[in-house]
Amino acid sequence: MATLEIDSLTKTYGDVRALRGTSFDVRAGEIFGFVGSNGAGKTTTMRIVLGVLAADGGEVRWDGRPIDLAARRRIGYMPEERGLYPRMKVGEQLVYLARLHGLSATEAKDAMERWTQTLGVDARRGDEVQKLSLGNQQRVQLAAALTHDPELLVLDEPFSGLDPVAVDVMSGVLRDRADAGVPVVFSSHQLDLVERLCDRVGIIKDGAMVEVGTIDELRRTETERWVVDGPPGASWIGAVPDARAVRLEGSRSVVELTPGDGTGIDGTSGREQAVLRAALAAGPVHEFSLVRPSLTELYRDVVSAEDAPADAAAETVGVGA
Ligand SMILES: Nc1ncnc2c1ncn2[C@@H]1O[C@H](COP(=O)(O)OP(=O)(O)OP(=O)(O)O)[C@@H](O)[C@H]1O
Repeated sequence: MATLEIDSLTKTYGDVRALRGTSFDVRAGEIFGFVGSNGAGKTTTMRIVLGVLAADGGEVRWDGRPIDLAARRRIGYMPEERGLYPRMKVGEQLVYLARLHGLSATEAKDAMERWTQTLGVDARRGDEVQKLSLGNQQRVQLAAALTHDPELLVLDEPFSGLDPVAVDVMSGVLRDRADAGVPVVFSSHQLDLVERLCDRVGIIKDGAMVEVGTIDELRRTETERWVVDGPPGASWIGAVPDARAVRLEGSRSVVELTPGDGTGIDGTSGREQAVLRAALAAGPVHEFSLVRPSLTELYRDVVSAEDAPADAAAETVGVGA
């Protein structure tokens, strides 16, 4: 299986600069979460990958070569605006779409049966799509993206509006496809889900990728903070070099280390040992742990960061990019 490379895409709609040099890659066997505010450029990027929209500049490569029509036919795509015929029956529609991707009549019927069953909509095969709930329509939409056994999955907000069981079913299918070697990229605003499911995450802001990496790699770009449950911090933190108290609540203190050189195991700098020693010198310590911000917290920090000049943002290189 191959890698999808998105290289320096630019796109302008009238005077709106939707993409300003967006770059990232999605590797074989990984689930890549594509996140960013409304209007940041996710759908535009995905449409360019699919070829339904042309970029002004930059390139999309598949398996090291500029992506062509043949490669695009092997993509499983779930568009944001969805793409099912409302009056066509679920089963007939899935067979029809699979045949458009080149499957024989028998292969298309087998794939339709397998995927409607896996996605829990087999009982609805004879119903018109418009008679299904939105969540079930979405399951059918995912089935449509999967019937031709795609080599790459590109899904625009596949989880929006799904109930928790449907989220689990969808997550399981994506993990299974990724485990089979398929690169999977999806956009979402459900950051807890992205954190749980994705191997790597890219955060796009104003048309430029500002962070790319595993959640742990994104955490390493953050200032290091430690929780100490022990002697009240006011009595000892001031004596530790490069440390400042960000919260003091009785026995619990949160200590921030000013950014320093390099990181050690777990992405820590090793300078935390000085914090621990100072705390122990002041009294018994019951807990000493690294604060691990959630993706939601990391995202808020990135997205609300002071706006750098546009060109500087476009040049930002994320961890692991
Ligand atoms: N057809 C269009 N004509 C004009 N402007 C457009 C068009 N499509 C998108 N845009 C603009 O391009 C920018 C990027 O939009 P895009 O839909 O790619 O964002 P997004 O990250 O997918 O947002 P959302 O999370 O809301 O779906 C926005 O400013 C949007 O208004």
